[in-house]
Formats: sequence, structure tokens, C-alpha cells
Amino acid sequence: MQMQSSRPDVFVLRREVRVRLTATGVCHTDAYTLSGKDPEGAFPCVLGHEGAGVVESVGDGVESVVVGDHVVLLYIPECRNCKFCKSGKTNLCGAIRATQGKGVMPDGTGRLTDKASGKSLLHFMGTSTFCEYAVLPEISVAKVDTAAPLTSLCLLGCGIPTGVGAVRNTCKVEAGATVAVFGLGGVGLSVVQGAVLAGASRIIGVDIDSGKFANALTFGATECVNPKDYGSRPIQEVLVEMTDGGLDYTFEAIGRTETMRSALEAAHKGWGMSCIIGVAGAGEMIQTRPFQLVTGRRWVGTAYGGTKGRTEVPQLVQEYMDGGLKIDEYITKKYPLEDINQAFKDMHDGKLIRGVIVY
Ligand SMILES: NC(=O)C1=CN([C@@H]2O[C@H](COP(=O)(O)OP(=O)(O)OC[C@H]3O[C@@H](n4cnc5c(N)ncnc54)[C@H](O)[C@@H]3O)[C@@H](O)[C@H]2O)C=CC1
Ligand SMILES: N[C@@H](CCC(=O)N[C@@H](CSC=O)C(=O)NCC(=O)O)C(=O)O
Repeated sequence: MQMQSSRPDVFVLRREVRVRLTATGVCHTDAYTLSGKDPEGAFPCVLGHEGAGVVESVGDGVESVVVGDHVVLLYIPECRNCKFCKSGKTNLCGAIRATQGKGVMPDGTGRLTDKASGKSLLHFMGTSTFCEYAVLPEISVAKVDTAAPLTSLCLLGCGIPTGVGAVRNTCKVEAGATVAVFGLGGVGLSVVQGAVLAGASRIIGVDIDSGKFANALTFGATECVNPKDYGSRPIQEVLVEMTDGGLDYTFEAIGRTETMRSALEAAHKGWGMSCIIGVAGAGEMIQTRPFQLVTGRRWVGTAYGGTKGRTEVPQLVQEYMDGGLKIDEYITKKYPLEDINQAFKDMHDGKLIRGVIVY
């Protein structure tokens, strides 16, 4: 069944929902795909993947949300039925990944049209939040408490669950552990927040922009270092010396293969775990001496912090409403959609933790 929405050019099919976006964050991954470095980047598309809004219509067979529900959009769905979901080992639901990667809905068609030219546009990361409306499969939205402010909740679509989840789900950082966070942007600060909530004893922020240190310390980093202060000395050597042999956990939230190596080699011999969060350009390769792994360091990676969105995002909202999770503190500036290029410029200039487009 095809259900017509109040916008004649947007329709929903079976098991799909149409959402009126209220806000979206601007993330470096949007800029990465826009730059052409993403091998999956297909154009013309509507970018944006960190959004929240209100369900305005539902297709046949939708069971988990109704019109009026508030939702966070999920670039990693949770079908609860595929082998990935059933494994209990990963959040990488496989139900619609193939079509999502091609920029279309599960039935192979699109729902976005450029009004001026009449040409169809591709979807991005299954969400396309730089647009007032989005159509998604039901499995790609997390229903959340209507009492929570939707402008803030958009950040649960990517950056915050990624950093907090890297700590909780992927690395399972324990109380008392030592942690280093490479890159103190929105994602790195979320790692810092996750480490604080996990009870880490020492949280070292690493960034080449010392202007990022004030926020990191406010979020709970215990100290910060700037690799530029150490000349040609590898920063991993500095960190290993500072920590009597290395960190229990290190996180790379930059997207550079050199810092991924530094983070791995800053992890403690025998048990240190290093988590890659940053997205590196197409064709780039990580390297280290295999001996680093032979001697007990572990290299792991995470997508959306291992978060199973439909299950865990409502829990994060509750944690926020209870005062236990920071979200508002990430919003440096709000923009109308027509100023989105300014939001990208401010992000590239390092002025923002997160810029949020408010519709
Ligand atoms: N794996 C996942 O699920 C996700 C990955 N990402 C990726 O995480 C990365 C971080 O995202 P944001 O925090 O939004 O970016 P951001 O640009 O706000 O933060 C990056 C930080 O790294 C610092 N930096 C740059 N080069 C450095 C170097 N050589 N050494 C130390 N610090 C350096 C910058 O000064 C900046 O503070 C990006 O690559 C993004 O694409 C974002 C969301 C989800
Ligand atoms: N398409 C890129 C890889 C981009 C990537 O790694 N995306 C991350 C999320 S980054 C969010 O801001 C991710 O979670 N990926 C999981 C997935 O299934 O895509 C490439 O092909 O290199």
C-alpha cells in the first residue's frame, strides 16, 4: 500500500515511516562523504545522518511507532531478526545495508526529488537528515520519550552514542582503568564522557589544537597533551612514559591512519586495547609492527559505538532526562537550514563541538 503524505511528493510504503525532522547535527562524516573520499558516496544525494523528529505518517504493517511519536533516526537499523542482530555480538544489522549503501530504500527506489529539476536524489546513510522530511524503514527509527527536547536528541543519532558506546559496548572499560583519547572533537568528548561514567581513573586527551583542552577538561579529562609540544618525538612514546608502560584503553577519534598507529602503540603491553572510531579516507591502510599485537595489545574498531539503536537510544534518553548523560553541552551553535554552509565552515574551522540545524 502507498500512503500519501501532506507533501504530495513524499510517500511511505509498507513498513516505512515518514518523519518531519526537527533538528540535525552536522558531523565530520557528512563532510567526508561530501569531499569525495568515501568510496560509497553516491551523488546527487541529501547528506545528514544525525537527526530527530516526529512521525507524521506510517505505512502498512508498521507496528513499533504511531503518528506523533518522537524518534531518533538510525543510520544503523536494528531489525532484531537478521543473523547480525541475532548473534548478540554486534550492532551491525544487515537487513537493509546493501540498499542503504546504494542510496535507495529497501525496495530499490528513492523518496527524494529535487523540486527545481524534478530529478531524483539519493538517500545518505539511510537517513538524509539535511531535509525537512525523511522516509525510513521502521527498523531505522528509535522511539523516544516525548518529554525530551528533540533539538538535543538529534545528537543521539551519531556522535554521542559512538563515543560513549565505544567505551561501554566495544571496549567495556572498567572502573579504575586508564584511558587516552586521540581527537577531542564531538566524538572524542563523548569518549571522555563515557570514560568518566565508567569510572576511569585517568583520562588523557590528545589533540594538536590546544584550544580543545578546556572543553575536554570540563567533560572530565584529567589531563591533556599536544603532540606539537614534543617536536619529532612520537606521541606514543610520551604517553607510554607518562603512564608507566601505556594505557589500558586508547581511542582514535580523528580519522588519520598515523594517529591510529600511535593510539595502538600507546596501549599497554599484555592487555592494552585500542579502538578505532575515526573514519579514514578510501584506500588508506593502517600499519604497525605485528610484534605490537603479538605482545598482547588488541586493535578493535566500532561503528556507532556498538549501539543497538532501537533498544539503547531510549535508554540513553532516559539517562539524559535523569541528569546522568550530557547532551546539551555539545551544542555550540544552532543554524537555520539555509545557513548549513556556514555550519560546515565553522566545523572545518574547529569552532564547534557540534553545530545543529534546527528546522
Ligand atoms: N565509527 C563511527 O561510528 C563514527 C566515526 N566518526 C568519525 O570520528 C572522527 C571524529 O569525528 P568528530 O569528533 O566529529 O571530528 P572533529 O573534527 O570534531 O574532531 C577531530 C579532532 O581531532 C583533532 N586532530 C586532528 N588531527 C590530529 C592529530 N594529528 N593529532 C591529534 N589530534 C588531531 C582535531 O583538532 C579535532 O579536535 C571522524 O573521522 C568521524 O568521521 C564519527 C561518528 C561515528
Ligand atoms: N562508507 C565508508 C565508511 C564510512 C563509515 O565508516 N561509517 C561509519 C559511521 S561514521 C558516522 O558518522 C559506520 O558506522 N559504518 C558502518 C557501516 O555499515 O557503514 C567506506 O566505505 O569507507
